[in-house]
Amino acid sequence: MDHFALKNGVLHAEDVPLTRIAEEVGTPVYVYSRATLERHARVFREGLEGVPHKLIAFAVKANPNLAVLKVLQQQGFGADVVSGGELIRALAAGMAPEMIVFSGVGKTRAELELGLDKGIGQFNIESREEGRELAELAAARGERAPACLRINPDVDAKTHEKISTGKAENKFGIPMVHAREAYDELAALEGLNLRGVAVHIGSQLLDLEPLETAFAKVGTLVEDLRAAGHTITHVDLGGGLGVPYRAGENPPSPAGYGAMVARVTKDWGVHLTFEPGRVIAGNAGVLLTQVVRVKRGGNGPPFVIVDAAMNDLARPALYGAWHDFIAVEPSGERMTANIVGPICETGDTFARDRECDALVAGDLAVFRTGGAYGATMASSYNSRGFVPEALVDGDRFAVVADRIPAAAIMDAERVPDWL
Ligand SMILES: Cc1ncc(COP(=O)(O)O)c(C=O)c1O
Ligand SMILES: N[C@@H](CCCC[NH3+])C(=O)O
Repeated sequence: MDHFALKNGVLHAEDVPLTRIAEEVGTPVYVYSRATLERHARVFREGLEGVPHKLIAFAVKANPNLAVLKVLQQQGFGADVVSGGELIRALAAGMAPEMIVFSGVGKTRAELELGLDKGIGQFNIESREEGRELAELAAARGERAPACLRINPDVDAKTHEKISTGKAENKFGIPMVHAREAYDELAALEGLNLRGVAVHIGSQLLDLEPLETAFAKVGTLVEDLRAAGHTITHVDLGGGLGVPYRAGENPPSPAGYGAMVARVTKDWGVHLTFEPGRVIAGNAGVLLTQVVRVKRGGNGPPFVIVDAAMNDLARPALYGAWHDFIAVEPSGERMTANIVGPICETGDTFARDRECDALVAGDLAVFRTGGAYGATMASSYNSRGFVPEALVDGDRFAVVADRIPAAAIMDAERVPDWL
């Protein structure tokens, strides 16, 4: 459930009509609901009530906006970060360093150093090479870096291939068959406090079964490692829970997920970390856009050309993803349309042959489920500048990221005097 609904014929975010945000901020603009973020945080937390010792670390990559992070920090969430930039953001939003987990397959030396400088709670090591480097850096400071070893369980998450991370051929983690050997080596290093394992098999999972299979493999590994004399106190189960992007999609509920986790992990006796991203932020945001014009006379249905484009919301172009598209002031009439942005490539298509609310030039509409992997994946392609973001709270809203116009981006460029 989210807090975007029609009231008196106008789509509102909580108590704010989206017409007001369009008027005051312009379009396109991402609009987030604080109440939805808080609700999702609460439902996720409550789903895990059967798990005694845990950290819920929001996957910052899903939505790194400082105001969004602040809302989640206030809900008791930590952060899962994958770059120095995300680490700095999580700290700036007030997240405690001990509640920050650093994931990612290609952390640079500088990023490992930054994590050590800030005293973060856990590094998820993705290779022996990374483990050795981190150990060396920490030992040079007379420290032991708290770490888990990310394993690759070779499980098909049954999601889009570009966001599947737990198959043997994916770049992530240490193959299960080498996990024991890698763990033995890294646990013996002076600069590491290797205390457990981590796993994350992919994103937008619509089925619990692959997660349960992966977790069961982790459970077996934990037993093996303990039998070999290792002390395992922490396991990181990653994120990945899907959200409904369209009618008929039925992702597992956080309660169902939590019950499965509690059952599978009940004898592990470890502290668990969770890294949810999309399930918290996805349906807490929409991309508000205005129809530039409706172009007719082609071979197929009319083109509804909107002022948002693939640079603002990349998911349809990148993954062929579906985002519901609805009018802010629906007339009740329907149409079938190709919904496109203004960018000069055919990939800039949000939907083909889509049955949607009838729209004419000047109308406002939203792409739903834009709160995760939306603004964060924006670019300035076609020199369109960066899309702004607004956060609604009851009957008020604030711009939480300014529009960065193309001219401001150009200000950061230099033409050398030898040209
Ligand atoms: C290591 C890691 N943790 C957490 C996440 C968050 O995933 P999601 O947004 O699907 O919950 C991702 C992205 O898939 C990830 O790579
Ligand atoms: N960017 C992807 C999700 C990537 C998850 C990364 N761990 C999407 O929009 O679906």
